[in-house]
Amino acid sequence: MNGAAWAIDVRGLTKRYGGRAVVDGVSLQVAPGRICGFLGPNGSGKTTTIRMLCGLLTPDAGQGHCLGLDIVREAAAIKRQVGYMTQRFGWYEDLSIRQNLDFVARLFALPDRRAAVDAALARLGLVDRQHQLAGALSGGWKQRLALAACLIHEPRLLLLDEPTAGVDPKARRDFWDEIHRLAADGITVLVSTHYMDEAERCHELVYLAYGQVLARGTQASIVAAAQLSVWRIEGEGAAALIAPLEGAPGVQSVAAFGNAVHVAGTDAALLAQAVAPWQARPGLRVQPVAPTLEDVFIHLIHGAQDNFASTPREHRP
Ligand SMILES: Nc1ncnc2c1ncn2[C@@H]1O[C@H](COP(=O)(O)OP(=O)(O)OP(=O)(O)O)[C@@H](O)[C@H]1O
Repeated sequence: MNGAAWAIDVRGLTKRYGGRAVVDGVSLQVAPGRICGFLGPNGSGKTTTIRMLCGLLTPDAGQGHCLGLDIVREAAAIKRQVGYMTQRFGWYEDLSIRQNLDFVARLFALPDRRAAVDAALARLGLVDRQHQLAGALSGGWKQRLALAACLIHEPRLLLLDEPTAGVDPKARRDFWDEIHRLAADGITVLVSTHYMDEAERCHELVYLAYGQVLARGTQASIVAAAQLSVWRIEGEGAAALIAPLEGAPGVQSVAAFGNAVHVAGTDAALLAQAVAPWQARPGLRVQPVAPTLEDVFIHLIHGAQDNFASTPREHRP
């Protein structure tokens, strides 16, 4: 696929603040109509990357295209074709849904504002509520209004920064159904999230930590590439095993999952030895399980923390 055929095609994106690279050589390719999940711990550089993609921030290094447009030289044109939903959507609380959307349509200087607002209201199921004040809406409806505002100028690429944070599960599910309808219409979506169930609804994923891409691909390919073995220890007192297991040979991460702990490592034989002492313990069930995406991400961030900690301070990103 050549550069123009990708909806997003950027290489080596880097952004530094105070001498620290908060985004450090990020490359990203997303094909049209795909939903790409953008994951990583707080502060890993997702928002900064998104802002470079839509022309709001100029990278210190790196280059590329969004929708075939150069992210530095054609930033203004990109802004007109991209819908960017920020973590804090700035609607006017004392204006109605319709008035808010009309305001956004004015910002984009759309020729037929009424038609654009009507279309956005219909698309997001907001027609019946169009005269409600934005400030009186629940979280789920506010987020729908935010998505409607992003869509008003009919963008071909949506950059959604944690669009469902703090929204209840039913509203999140409805939101994701809409995301899939948009993708089916050919709109490309890059969406950052901390929710694993949402990651699983993406066509492909990019996992960022310390400003660097640690994994990318489909859910299945990321899980397979990690070559991770996982044991689940379940039962009364399982959580107390975290401390003794951490640091045992072969154990690279230990994480609590309800009444169980997941113990993970890439050396299957060593890991089996590490959990063996607990197998005969009454009340505990110790068994190997298939690694989930969450296991892999926990493993990746543990590895990244270790690398980061072992890097001399002056060389840290
Ligand atoms: N304008 C700025 N000046 C200085 N540092 C900044 C600026 N913007 C972001 N940073 C820092 O860059 C790092 C990456 O921030 P960013 O918001 O991109 O992370 P994120 O992955 O989106 O995090 P979250 O999941 O919490 O939204 C953080 O350490 C942040 O404090």
